[in-house]
Formats: sequence, structure tokens, C-alpha cells
Amino acid sequence: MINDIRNIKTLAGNKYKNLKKPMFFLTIDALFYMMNYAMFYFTIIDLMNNNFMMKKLIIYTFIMIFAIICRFVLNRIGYIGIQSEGAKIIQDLRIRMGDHLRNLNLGYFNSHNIGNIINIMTNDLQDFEQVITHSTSEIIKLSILTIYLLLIIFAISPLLAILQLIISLAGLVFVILGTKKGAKIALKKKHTMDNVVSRMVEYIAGMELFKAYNLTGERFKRLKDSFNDLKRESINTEIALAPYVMIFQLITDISFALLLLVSTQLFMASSINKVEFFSYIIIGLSLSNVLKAFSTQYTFIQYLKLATDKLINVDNEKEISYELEKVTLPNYDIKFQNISFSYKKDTPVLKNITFEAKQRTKTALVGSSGSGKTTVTSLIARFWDCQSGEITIGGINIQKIYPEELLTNISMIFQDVYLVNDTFENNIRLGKPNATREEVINAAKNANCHDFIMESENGYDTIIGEGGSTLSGGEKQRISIARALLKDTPIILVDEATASLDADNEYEIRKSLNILTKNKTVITIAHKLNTIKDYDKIIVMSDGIIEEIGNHEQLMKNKGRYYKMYIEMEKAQSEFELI
Ligand SMILES: Nc1ncnc2c1ncn2[C@@H]1O[C@H](COP(=O)(O)OP(=O)(O)OP(=O)(O)O)[C@@H](O)[C@H]1O
Repeated sequence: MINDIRNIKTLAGNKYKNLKKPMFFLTIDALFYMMNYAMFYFTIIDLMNNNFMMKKLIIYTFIMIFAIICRFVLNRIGYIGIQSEGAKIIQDLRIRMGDHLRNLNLGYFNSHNIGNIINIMTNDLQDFEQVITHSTSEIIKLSILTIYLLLIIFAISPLLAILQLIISLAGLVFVILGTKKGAKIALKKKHTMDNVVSRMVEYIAGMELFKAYNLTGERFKRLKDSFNDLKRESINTEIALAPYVMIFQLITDISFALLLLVSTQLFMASSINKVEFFSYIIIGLSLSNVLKAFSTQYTFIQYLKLATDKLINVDNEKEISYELEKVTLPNYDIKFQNISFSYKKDTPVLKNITFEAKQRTKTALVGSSGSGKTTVTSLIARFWDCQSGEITIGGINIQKIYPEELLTNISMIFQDVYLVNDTFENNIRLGKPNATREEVINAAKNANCHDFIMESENGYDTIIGEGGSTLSGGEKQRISIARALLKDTPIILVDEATASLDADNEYEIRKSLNILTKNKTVITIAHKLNTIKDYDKIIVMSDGIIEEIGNHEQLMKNKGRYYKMYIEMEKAQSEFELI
């Protein structure tokens, strides 16, 4: 319990303190709630003692009305306060979580499925909001009512109060044990929910592919199966939790009946008087209802606790470390010194790699599929950190540099271009948020996308569909080159996408890439060897190691793997031309 409160405080951050004021109002509201019982109690006393006077009744009624008005005001202030402070806390938490996710190593996303992450950022955050804005105030109210009603019963008869306490605590232990078991089942439901979201994302994002391969039915079956799993787990959770709550409520009702018997005995033995006897009936009945509400809240809180635990787990994930938030790199030489890296333990992808790419030179990475070329570029951008060795830029170990600062020096032209659902202008401007329209148009002209942008309905103000769905692969590539031109960084990482493009598009892209990479430190993953003949360095990779290194002439003389690849490429090309 203490741990849970600590977790809530950690997630809520500094603004947690702001909840104290509305909670105070809600506490006073709960105390005013007691006024009804007090007035009722006095009325009974007067009735029983034949002391009833209209004047007194009017006073009691006015006190009750006053208490109700006070409660209304206090409740409004407390409720609105807790809602607005709660909303601020959740907004901060959402932003913090978003920032935190951004600063995590990509390994986190590799080991957690997309559904799990989406659920944490949506459903679990919403559940946490529920804890802050609703459950907390309800628990305060119910706790105060329980203590208050028990104290009145104690004043009537300590024996009745002690018996009530023992039975309630025994019942509560039962509920606690039950909900512990239920929590495990509820956690299973949450995992199933993660799976449903993952399947939905897969179904929607892969729709084009599934249609092309006529797999929509099969993929929908996967989605439908996950819906069925969710239905089963939802029923299981209810079945697991409901009996414990129902039994507790049964115990509470039976305990009231038994204590009614005890109180009658006490009354017969003159241990309590008439007034106390009737008061107990009313107070005991009220306590029974409050305890029932408590048990429902308790199970609810336990379920929400799962969301809090999930959020805390993400919050505790270690962020990428760094020492330098700002850095001026003395030069842009990129050096890999004895780099070893694996995505998964015991499956090395890069094995003791050493090479240097001097500033303002062009280096190409070639080799078979899966040899580790993309991994090399991902390590330069610090998407991942290597497990041993040192990568330096300008002599500074990149693991010391804040990743976002490092990326201000790097542009990436990759095969998968992501465009946001915004105008052409704003998509290009992502490269330099404060760029003028003129700069955007200049970059677009150099990236050979100005013409097709101008041909579209609203020119630069035309909205591109989400993910760039309205554009061809080549057009998306050129927009990403325009972005990079605008960003104008000293280091450019390119994964050549020209293999899948038609000759016109390829020509346009090559032209704009030449402008982009002029006088820069360039590392290109090359798929067509005839495009890298003029490169300063060609690194031939094979199964995570560097097999050969040199320029085109040197490697051709070596007659090693590069030579074979080149000859094969030429042969394939001449065969293709013959066809
Ligand atoms: N995110 C990842 N998680 C786990 N393994 C990965 C991940 N990315 C790549 N790998 C694995 O690492 C190895 C090297 O992959 P990498 O993408 O670097 O090769 P590549 O030479 O660029 O291949 P290609 O030319 O096909 O793009 C492969 O075995 C691949 O399966």
C-alpha cells in the first residue's frame, strides 16, 4: 500500500502537492455528511425521551439544510479542484512519458510490442487519471465515514463496535486475498488487450499488403481471434473478482443481522437503552452500506493499480546516458574502433569492426543482406549503443553526446520515408522549423520536387495524406532529400533506395543526392556498385565483419569479394540489356 502511494506520487510529480487543497475540501465535505446522522440521532433521542418539540425539529432541519448547502459548496470546490489538478497532472505525465520514451534506447521498443506501448500511453494513463480524479476522493470519503460510524457505535456499545470491527477486518482480509488473485487474472486481460491493439495496428497498417496478397481474410481471423481472447479474459476477470466482493458484501449483511441480535440482547439486559438501540440500527445499517461501497472501490483500485505498475515500469526504464548536452564537434571524422554489437544477447551482429570515414569524404557500405550495413548507420545516429568499442565523431565518443544534439549534425535519407499528415511546406520544414518559405522552395527545387509540388492542387499548401499515402516512393524520397537540404548537416547517412525506382525517378534522386552530399561526410549503404566507383572508401561487409576495405580500383585489384560482386553485377546488367 505504501509502495502504491509512493508510485502514485512519483508518477504525479511535483504537482501532487496541488491535490492537497481539493482533498482537504473533500474531507470537510465528508465530515459535514455526518451532520445528517447527528440530527437524526438527536431527533430519535427527543422522540424516545418524549422530549420532542416542533421548535427543535425546525432547528435540526435548518442545521441539516445548512450542512447540505455547505456540502454542495465544499464538494463543488473539492471536486472541480481535484478534476482540474488531476487533468494537469495527467497532461504533465503524458508529456513526460512521451519525452521519456523518446530518450529510451531503441532496444526497449524491440522488446515491447506496439500494442503494449500504445496501451500504456492511452488506456493505462487514463486508468491512472481515474485513480487521481475519482478513486482518491471516494476513498477519502468512505474512510472518514467508516471511522465516524464506528466511533458512534463504540460510543453506543464498545462490544458492538469491537465485534463489528473484527467481522469487517476478517471480511476485508478475504477481499484482499481475492483481489490479489484477481489482479493476476486482470493482468492477463491487460496483456490480451495489448495483443488486440497490436493486431489492429498490424491489420490497418498492412491493409495494402494483405489486399495485394489476398490475405485480408486470414489477417482478419488473427484480429478476430484476439477479440475472442479479450472477451474470454474479460469474463474470466469478472468471474474471478466478483465472488470475493459478493462474499464480503454477504458477510457485511450477515454481520449486521448478527449484531442486531447482539444489540437486542444488550437492550434486553439493559446494557444499552432504547435510544442507543434504535440509533445502532440506523448507524449499523449505514456502516454496512459504506463497507460494501468500500469493497467495490478496493477491487477497482486494485485493478487500476495494475495500470500504475505498468506506468512505473516504463518510468523506471533507463534513459540513454550522456555527458554533453551541447557540443561543438572539432571535425566530422567518424571512427569505429573495435565495435561489437548485438540486438539480442548472444547473437552478435557486428564483430570487432574498425574503420574511419574522414570528414568530407564518401564511404560506401556494401555486402550481402543481413551483413550489418544498416546497423552501422544506426549506431552512428545512436539509435542503439554498442556493447564494446568506441564510436567517435571529431574525436568525441558519441556515447557522451545527448542523442538529439548528436542528430543536429546528421541527416538520414532512408528507404522508408515517413511524411506527416500536413502540407508539403511543413513536411519539408521539419528539416529546419524556422526556415522561411523561400528557403523551403529553394530546397524543394534542389531536391527536384518543386515541379510536382506546383502541379498539385494547392501547391506547397497541399496536404499530404498520412504517411505520404498520396505520393509515389520516388516523390517521398525527394521530399526527404529536400528536408535534409534544409537541415544542412555536415554528416549524411544514406540508404540507397534507387533499386525499387524507375529510371526517371532514379536520375532525379541521384541529381539531388549529389547536391545534398557535396562537401559532406557521407556514409552510403549502396546496392548498385556502379554508383560508388568514385567513392573514397568502400567497406565490404560480410556476416558482421569487414571483409575488405579500399577504393574501387584497389578492391578490383584485390580480386576479392568486391571484385566478384562487381563482375556479377556487370554480367547481370549485360544479360538484362540483351533481353
Ligand atoms: N531491430 C532489430 N532487432 C533484432 N535484430 C535485428 C534488428 N535489426 C536488424 N537485426 C538483425 O541484425 C542483422 C544485421 O541487420 P542489418 O539490417 O544491419 O543488415 P543489412 O546488411 O543492412 O541488411 P539489408 O541489406 O538486408 O538491409 C540481421 O541478422 C538482422 O536480422
